[in-house]
Amino acid sequence: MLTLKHLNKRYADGTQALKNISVTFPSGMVGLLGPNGAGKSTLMRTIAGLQQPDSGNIQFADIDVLAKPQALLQQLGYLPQHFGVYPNMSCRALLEHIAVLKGLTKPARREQIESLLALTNLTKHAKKRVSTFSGGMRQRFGIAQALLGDPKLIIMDEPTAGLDPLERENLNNLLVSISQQRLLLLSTHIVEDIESLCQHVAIMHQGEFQQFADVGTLIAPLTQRVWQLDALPDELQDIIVLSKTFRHGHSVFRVFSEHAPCAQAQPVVATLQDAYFLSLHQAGGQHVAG
Ligand SMILES: Nc1ncnc2c1ncn2[C@@H]1O[C@H](COP(=O)(O)OP(=O)(O)OP(=O)(O)O)[C@@H](O)[C@H]1O
Repeated sequence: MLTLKHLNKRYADGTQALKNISVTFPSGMVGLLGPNGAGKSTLMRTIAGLQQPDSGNIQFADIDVLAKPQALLQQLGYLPQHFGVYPNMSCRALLEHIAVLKGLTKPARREQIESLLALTNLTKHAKKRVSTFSGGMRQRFGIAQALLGDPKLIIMDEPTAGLDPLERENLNNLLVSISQQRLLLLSTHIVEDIESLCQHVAIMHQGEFQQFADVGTLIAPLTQRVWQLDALPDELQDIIVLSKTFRHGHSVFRVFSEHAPCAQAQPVVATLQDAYFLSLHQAGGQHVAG
């Protein structure tokens, strides 16, 4: 269990990236959603001890994280949004190097590296340089290095960004298998991934938590209130436009409304993306203009 209390962070240029964040995350996979600049990476870096908040507390299990950052490091696996690798080191050598930095004994290193290579499907690439890996292999390597030392808190900042659909699916399967008995905090812009993978979701906007709940609770208020239409009615009163997408080149709108907004409107099953867009709309953030 990870508890954040009254976390605040203001950058030197005056940007308030975290505004009084208080929340308790249970174990399992927790999704972090928010538009660009919402503060997700700042929050993740702060929890990982890579930057200090201006005020507040972070408690993970019995560790006071800000007072004892070293104690957290033994429990933490972190996959940042962008990570560099030594260009001349092989995958296995780099894992060995990171395992030494994490303080693993030689037998533990040998055992964990082989099993993590197998878990991330990298055994046959272990001698290759990570700098030559494809995007998907690199992210799988990132997961392997994060899991060294069997951490109980794993933080992943957009692990599937830029991956093709098959690699994304592979990585998502991997995330599910490693999230058992741990807290895995996952940030991604792909809302459907969070809906399928995570039990709990936090929605961030402008440094604040708009909502934190299990996925079902977030979606429940939208049940039987989301409608799909090809074109918006002239009268938009009492309607919130959630999204506009295209299907085979034709526009498709999803709207939130207590009642059918027009005769052509089809009732549709509400999704986490609908709940997310509604939350942003209510926070005065981005939403689709009609
Ligand atoms: N080092 C920094 N100095 C000044 N401002 C910063 C710094 N890092 C982030 N910010 C600002 O803080 C706010 C939160 O940024 P952050 O990167 O945490 O958001 P994010 O939700 O992770 O965004 P994205 O989805 O684009 O990665 C933004 O306004 C950003 O411009």
